[in-house]
Amino acid sequence: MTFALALERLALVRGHHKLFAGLDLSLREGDFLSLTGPNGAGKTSLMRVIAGLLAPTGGIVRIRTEAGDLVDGEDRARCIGWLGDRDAVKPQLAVGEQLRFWARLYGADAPEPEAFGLKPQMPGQFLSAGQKRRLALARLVLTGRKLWLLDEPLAALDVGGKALVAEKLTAHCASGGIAIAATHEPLGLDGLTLRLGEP
Ligand SMILES: Nc1ncnc2c1ncn2[C@@H]1O[C@H](COP(=O)(O)OP(=O)(O)OP(=O)(O)O)[C@@H](O)[C@H]1O
Repeated sequence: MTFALALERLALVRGHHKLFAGLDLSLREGDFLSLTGPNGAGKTSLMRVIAGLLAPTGGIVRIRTEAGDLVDGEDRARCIGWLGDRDAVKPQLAVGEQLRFWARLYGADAPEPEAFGLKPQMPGQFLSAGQKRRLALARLVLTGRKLWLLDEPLAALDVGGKALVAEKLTAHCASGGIAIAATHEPLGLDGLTLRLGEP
């Protein structure tokens, strides 16, 4: 058995907007999916549905573990690493402390901040937008979760930061993970593309 994600006849209406309907998609270990489409097309909403944070209007999300179990609820959440549009940086903790905090929470080893272009002693409150993004990426990597959901992962990043995102995504998929990234900017990776908001 391999880790896999399937969307079956998925539909979502938010407010008066019918965002998608009859959406079928199968991803398995190693797959990378770019989620594209104009502002308001439903990219973030779809990722929230996949994460179990938002109930679909119709259809179903199936996540199957390597053991062959279909998971939902907390078990589903434990498969997912989320990099959202908010970086969730603690202002009062230095970069190194934040990574050690998250590493303890996930039962993982804390990565070296320098590997993400960050200084360990730098307080969260003084990080620039791009540095916060780098810290959020480091946190995502340490989770060790199989399914990564990334919302505009390149936002605020410089050339080196963008290359770092590509490198981490490539490594994640090569090690048997699945990644879905909502993006307005190509990530430069081989993979599948799903465009929402088409008439
Ligand atoms: N809580 C909500 N209630 C009703 N409508 C909502 C809610 N949240 C979002 N929407 C609407 O759902 C639509 C899709 O929003 P979503 O954030 O998924 O789009 P997106 O493709 O990620 O956009 P962007 O490219 O701007 O990030 C938008 O029209 C938005 O106004």
